[in-house]
Amino acid sequence: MEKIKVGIVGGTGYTGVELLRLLARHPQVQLQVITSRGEAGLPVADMFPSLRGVVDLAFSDPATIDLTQCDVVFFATPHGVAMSQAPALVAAGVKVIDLAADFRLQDAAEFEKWYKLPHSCTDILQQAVYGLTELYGDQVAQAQVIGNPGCYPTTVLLGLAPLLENGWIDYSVPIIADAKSGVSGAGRKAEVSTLFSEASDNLKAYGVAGHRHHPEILAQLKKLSGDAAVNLIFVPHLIPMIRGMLTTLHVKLNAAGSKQSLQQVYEQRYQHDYFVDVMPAGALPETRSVRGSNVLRMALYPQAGDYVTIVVVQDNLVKGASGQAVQNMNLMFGLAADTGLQVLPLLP
Ligand SMILES: NC(=O)C1=CN([C@@H]2O[C@H](COP(=O)(O)OP(=O)(O)OC[C@H]3O[C@@H](n4cnc5c(N)ncnc54)[C@H](OP(=O)(O)O)[C@@H]3O)[C@@H](O)[C@H]2O)C=CC1
Ligand SMILES: CC(=O)N[C@@H](CCC(=O)OP(=O)(O)O)C(=O)O
Repeated sequence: MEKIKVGIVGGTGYTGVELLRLLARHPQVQLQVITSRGEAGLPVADMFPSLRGVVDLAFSDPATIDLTQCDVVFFATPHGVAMSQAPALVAAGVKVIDLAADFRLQDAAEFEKWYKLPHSCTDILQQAVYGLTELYGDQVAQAQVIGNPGCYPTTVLLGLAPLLENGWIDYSVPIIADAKSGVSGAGRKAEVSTLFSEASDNLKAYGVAGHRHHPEILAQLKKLSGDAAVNLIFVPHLIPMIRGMLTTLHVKLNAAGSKQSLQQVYEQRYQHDYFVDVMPAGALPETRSVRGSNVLRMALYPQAGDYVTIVVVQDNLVKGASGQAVQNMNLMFGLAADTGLQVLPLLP
């Protein structure tokens, strides 16, 4: 097979350099273009010494580079960039994987409400596939445009999918998702809240009154539950570490759900999903057990009153972003999901 020619728009950000780390060693990939508006001409390895001797390209200016020379283009950019370039790429037969939210919410009005941007290519939005491969792998394999899921939604949706698919949740009680992210989740751009002196030795909730991942999660919960009247309380927190995300889910089971051996059901549901690990009963997932890898790990705890608690961990930059994007690319090009993604977690 000829190597896949890959372009990355937004190569200087955290998800961009994470894509480079994964793709530079991918056996079927040839890195073709890596863009930066401010660093055009600079060798990539001069900015990221971790890539010295591995990536020999220089950054290109995204305003002048021709991306149609690529087979697939990843957008590791802020919301709104991919949708401005997707029509030309799609017309040229190039596949597009957007790590931002341009192709995640099928409802363009909902997108505009949360992202304060009108959607500029609703026709492409309708064809785009939500790139959660464990749930939509067959559609991903046929897709030309992927909306790569948000990091928080990935933990919530994979944590709940077996219950949703079987109709075992009592939807009269809200699902509670209490989620914590490391500061790299906010990107490399300068922001006061992610300064060392603000974020270290501190723990805080944010977005409690409304976070843009709420509608993304809710839309998928409705789809997976067959349009049930789902209620969701989602509270994200900023935690003083660089990488990692831990989400604790509390769910009330209905009569059918409360009779199940959920441990067994979860293990069977994910037995063929290389990157989802259901830990044995009583285990405690830790973020450091997934750091740097594309694995999402979870454990279940039955609680009194027909509740179940599910604790999920992932690396926000890998399964929560760039690793998941590469997993999508693999399926889109007929490769095994784990191609180039075998990197093990870094511990301690
Ligand atoms: N960080 C995370 O854990 C996750 C991030 N995401 C999403 O992935 C996307 C990238 O995130 P992240 O890497 O953290 O962000 P960063 O802020 O670290 O990087 C953004 C990148 O986009 C480039 N860029 C900015 N504006 C433009 C533009 N108008 N045209 C072309 N390039 C542009 C910047 O490069 P330059 O200025 O050099 O051109 C930079 O390389 C975001 O949409 C984010 O929401 C999704 C899941 C998790
Ligand atoms: C810690 C932190 O700030 N996390 C980001 C979410 C991560 C992300 O980038 O998500 P999107 O791709 O949907 O923007 C936030 O809450 O805005």
